[in-house]
Amino acid sequence: MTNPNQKSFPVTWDQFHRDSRALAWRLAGMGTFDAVVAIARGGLVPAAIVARELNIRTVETVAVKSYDHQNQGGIQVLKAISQPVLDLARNGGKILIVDDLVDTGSTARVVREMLPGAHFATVYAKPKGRELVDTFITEVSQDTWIFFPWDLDVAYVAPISGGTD
Ligand SMILES: O=P(O)(O)OC[C@H]1O[C@H](OP(=O)(O)OP(=O)(O)O)[C@H](O)[C@@H]1O
Ligand SMILES: Nc1nc2[nH]cnc2c(=O)[nH]1
Ligand SMILES: [Mg+2]
Repeated sequence: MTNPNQKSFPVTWDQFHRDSRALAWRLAGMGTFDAVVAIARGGLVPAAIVARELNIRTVETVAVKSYDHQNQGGIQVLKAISQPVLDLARNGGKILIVDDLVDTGSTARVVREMLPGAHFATVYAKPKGRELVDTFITEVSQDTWIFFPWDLDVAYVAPISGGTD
């Protein structure tokens, strides 16, 4: 999941809520969206917050899974976008795709192909994937691992001085 050479960027629930709201504020100036498509699972939380702020009632999901590198480095679609939402997009509806972050951009690339005209938004972005995102809030370096609040627990941490108490 992570390695010791990576920097760590832990995000609390408070911070994630604030950053997701900041994303909603930025998107609010871009017109009305007819539907939001959350990229499960990480995109579910920011999509719910953005949908609430922007009063988007049609909320859809898409689920993709990265293959192991030895297995072609491709992406498997576990749950496709529903036909009514694809039809909405085809008929000129404005679709917002939301994910928690873009890293290498491989997830974003695949989902963008499903909805070519959609607006793609993430809360966080790393340089390799940044160009694939239309709107994001915070950029972190490529060698940073973002820890989301749903993956964290409150735990003891050793003092900076290195002692044990
Ligand atoms: O830009 P990429 O290199 O494709 O990485 C970004 C994707 O990786 C994470 O999802 P992950 O596949 O780990 O699944 P999860 O959302 O279920 O945690 C994250 O939520 C993004 O969807
Ligand atoms: N939690 C988490 N998942 C990721 N998937 C790809 N990059 C990241 C990251 O920095 N943090
Ligand atoms: Mg994800």
